Amino acid sequence: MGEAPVFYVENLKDRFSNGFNLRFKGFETSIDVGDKTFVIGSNNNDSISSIEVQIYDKSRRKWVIPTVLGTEPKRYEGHSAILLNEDRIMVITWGSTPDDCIWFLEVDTEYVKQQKKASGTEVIAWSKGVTGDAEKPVVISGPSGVGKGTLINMLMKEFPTMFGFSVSHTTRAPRSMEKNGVHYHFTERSIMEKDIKDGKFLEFASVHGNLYGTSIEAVEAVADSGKRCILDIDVQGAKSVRASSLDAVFIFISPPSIAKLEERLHLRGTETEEQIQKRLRNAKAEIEQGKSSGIFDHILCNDHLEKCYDDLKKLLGLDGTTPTNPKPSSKGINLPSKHAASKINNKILVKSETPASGNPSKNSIVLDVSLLKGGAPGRTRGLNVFTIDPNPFSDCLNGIHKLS
Ligand SMILES: Nc1nc2c(ncn2[C@@H]2O[C@H](COP(=O)(O)OP(=O)(O)O)[C@@H](O)[C@H]2O)c(=O)[nH]1
Ligand SMILES: Nc1ncnc2c1ncn2[C@@H]1O[C@H](COP(=O)(O)OP(=O)(O)O)[C@@H](O)[C@H]1O
Repeated sequence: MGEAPVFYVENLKDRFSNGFNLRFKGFETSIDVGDKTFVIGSNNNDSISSIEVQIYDKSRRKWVIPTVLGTEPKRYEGHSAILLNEDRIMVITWGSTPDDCIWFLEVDTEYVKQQKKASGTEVIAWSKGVTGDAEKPVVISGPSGVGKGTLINMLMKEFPTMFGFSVSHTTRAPRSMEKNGVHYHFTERSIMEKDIKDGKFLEFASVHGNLYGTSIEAVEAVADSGKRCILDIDVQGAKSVRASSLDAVFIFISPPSIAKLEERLHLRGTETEEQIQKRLRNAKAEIEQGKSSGIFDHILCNDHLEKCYDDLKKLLGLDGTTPTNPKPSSKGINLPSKHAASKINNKILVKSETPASGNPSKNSIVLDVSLLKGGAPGRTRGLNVFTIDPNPFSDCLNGIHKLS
């Protein structure tokens, strides 16, 4: 059954001028969620400025400036806003490029609840909305020297168009053959710690005395390119990803024995004896956790490399597969620059305020939000886009065309 449109674009200057101290000087909208009013707007008079959010807490009769996580809209001329699921606001920015116009402001999702609890402050989180889906990332974990890198290299070599590697950040020094931006983003601890604080990392952990972390952008960039993302991270990192909104396949690679692991680390020759001993001490705890924590969907023993690689391919559904081209990455959405939007069930109707002659696709667009996936701190995927045929005599069912 349809619902009456609940969306309206409104300028709140009049509504809030009485007693409330709004910082915004430009365009604003407001949305009520529970006992809070989220006011989204710009804070200066330029035609293009940054987006800001203030919260009016009705129960405490107080304005709050929240901690903002995630990547927020860059260009900002104005927007439409619609509440979805009582936990996130869909924000459609005006005059943006087709790949940059749909955003989600999470105000009470699981991720935001966790962040509020951890920080003790009011938190909101932005996430960019994109069409299409991404294949489940593959998290590969296991003790140092077990062969994770070797197996991942084999997979990327055989299926270069299907897999992409999530390039982690680390504070450890590069090995002689390692390239910055390819094997890792080698960085300084203070810079990495600031980025972690700013919510730019999906997970991070201190491993063998160095800081390692997966930036949200590292994973999303691979998905945007239409490839399946592979993460090589330690067990603590895998645990954090398991608890995040990222739906992934978790694989633990275990060594046939600690003695074989030690032999491999010695043969690789990239660490000092002291570093090798530290890695071996950590390996025992990692193997125990890997096998018993319930984090991992699959455990593979890397005794014979070829056999382990075949098993890996099997569980990824790749045995007998010939490499295919990357699935087309997300398509942009061609929206009218100024519009009004309304929500009916899981569909958002975006209607141009000034009908564009000669370009009917710019007049009315339907955004289907019934299959949304992911969200902050990454992208919100799964948006479906349809155009409405302006010709009422069209023989197309309901006049709705799916954009393919
Ligand atoms: N949590 C986490 N662990 C990572 C990340 N990148 C690498 N690691 C892990 O850090 C550990 C050390 O990696 P590295 O210094 O490359 O040494 P190696 O495992 O001996 O090759 C390994 O267990 C990796 O899986 C990351 O982004 N996050
Ligand atoms: N099944 C295996 N048998 C023997 N050596 C292996 C096997 N798998 C990997 N290796 C070797 O062990 C060393 C460590 O492997 P690597 O992929 O660097 O481990 P990780 O990335 O888990 O630290 C490398 O020199 C690699 O060639």
